[in-house]
Amino acid sequence: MSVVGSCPLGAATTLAELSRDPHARLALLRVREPVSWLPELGGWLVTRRDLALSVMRDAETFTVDDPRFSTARVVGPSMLSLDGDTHTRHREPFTAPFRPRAVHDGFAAVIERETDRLLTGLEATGAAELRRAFAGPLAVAVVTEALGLVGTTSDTVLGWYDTIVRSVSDITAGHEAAPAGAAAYDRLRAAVEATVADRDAASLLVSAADRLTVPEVASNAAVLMFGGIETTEAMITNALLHLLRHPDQLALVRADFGLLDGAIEESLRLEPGAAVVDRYATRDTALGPATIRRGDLVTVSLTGANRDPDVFPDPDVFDVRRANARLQLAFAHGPHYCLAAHLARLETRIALRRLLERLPALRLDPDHPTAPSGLVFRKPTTLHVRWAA
Ligand code: HEM
Repeated sequence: MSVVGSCPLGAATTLAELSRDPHARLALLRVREPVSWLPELGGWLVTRRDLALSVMRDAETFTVDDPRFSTARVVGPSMLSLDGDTHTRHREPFTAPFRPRAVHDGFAAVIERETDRLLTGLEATGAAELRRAFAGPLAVAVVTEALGLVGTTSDTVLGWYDTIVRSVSDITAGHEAAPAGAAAYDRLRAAVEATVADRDAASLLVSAADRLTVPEVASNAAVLMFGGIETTEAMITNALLHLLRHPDQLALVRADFGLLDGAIEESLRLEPGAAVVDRYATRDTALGPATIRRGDLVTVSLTGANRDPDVFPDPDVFDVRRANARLQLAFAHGPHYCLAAHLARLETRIALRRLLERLPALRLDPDHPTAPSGLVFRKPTTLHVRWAA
């Protein structure tokens, strides 16, 4: 039987549906075809949590290191696109500032200051679109701080980021990338060179340059930018949306801010900001019921794995007291586990707590209904809210 014949549900699954509202379809796939060939994707989609873990743990069989990987085509090889010893060599020099203690000491004050600055600008207005006016600018400011590039501001970093993202998206869609992407990347590389040359700069890029070449540092700096902006904006926006849609759960959190971490994990579980991660099979292999061929694209649905009822009873329910919510896989698993998961958690915790404390009677704006969407990066396009000014 052909692959398509053995995966009728996968054959009937469209990327438009997965992008709009994927949960019912992912649940059906998980039961009937947990590793399913999706012709529209041109690859396998893995929706069961145990199988998702098997793929992400086994980088020898399921690698990121493949010429089809679009980010690497714009910014060159980095930790995100390498495996094995080379991956370790690229990742190791960047790990120290992202350990839990170092994150707290190095970033808490900056996040608090930036959160307060943004909220002070909003407070009197009584209404705002929080994705663009709060979550996005905060994410950019924190990544800018993390990179510590000499002579750059948040606005500069955002400009590069937007342009490079457009290039990566063009390549993903099969088009030629516009030259602006390469030009923006050249400017980022020049800023990395200037930072590394300034031995007094308090930047993790300086110490990374002891172990990596300058072009390698630049590629990884770009990946930190990618990792830190889109996904963190999504993490903050999705968590706010979940809380505002569930006033009973929000009341629990307001009564005991110790439950805020549970709310954040639950939101990551239900709508991971990065919904999928891609791998490429290095050999023929069996995965659950499927026979994977060497070279096949294997896409892990973190969203699917995160609602696996074998691990999360009543998986569609947003429950800030769920005991095992931290088993969610929004930050992936295995060698590519998100480098900055602690930072993203701290950032979201401070942002949400300050927002809930400073904007009284915060609620969704009924004139602007919204919901998360997106195939790879999932979040609401806008998050309009009101409060008592
Ligand atoms: C300050 C914020 C963040 C930074 C600087 C950051 C940075 C990174 C970096 C450098 C990697 C590559 C690690 C490697 O390949 O060895 C990575 C991986 C990853 N990050 Fe983050 N990240 C951030 C926030 C987030 C958030 C909020 C999410 C999801 C909600 C997320 C999800 C992921 C995932 C799923 C991967 C794995 C990609 C893969 O396996 O292919 N990250 N991150």
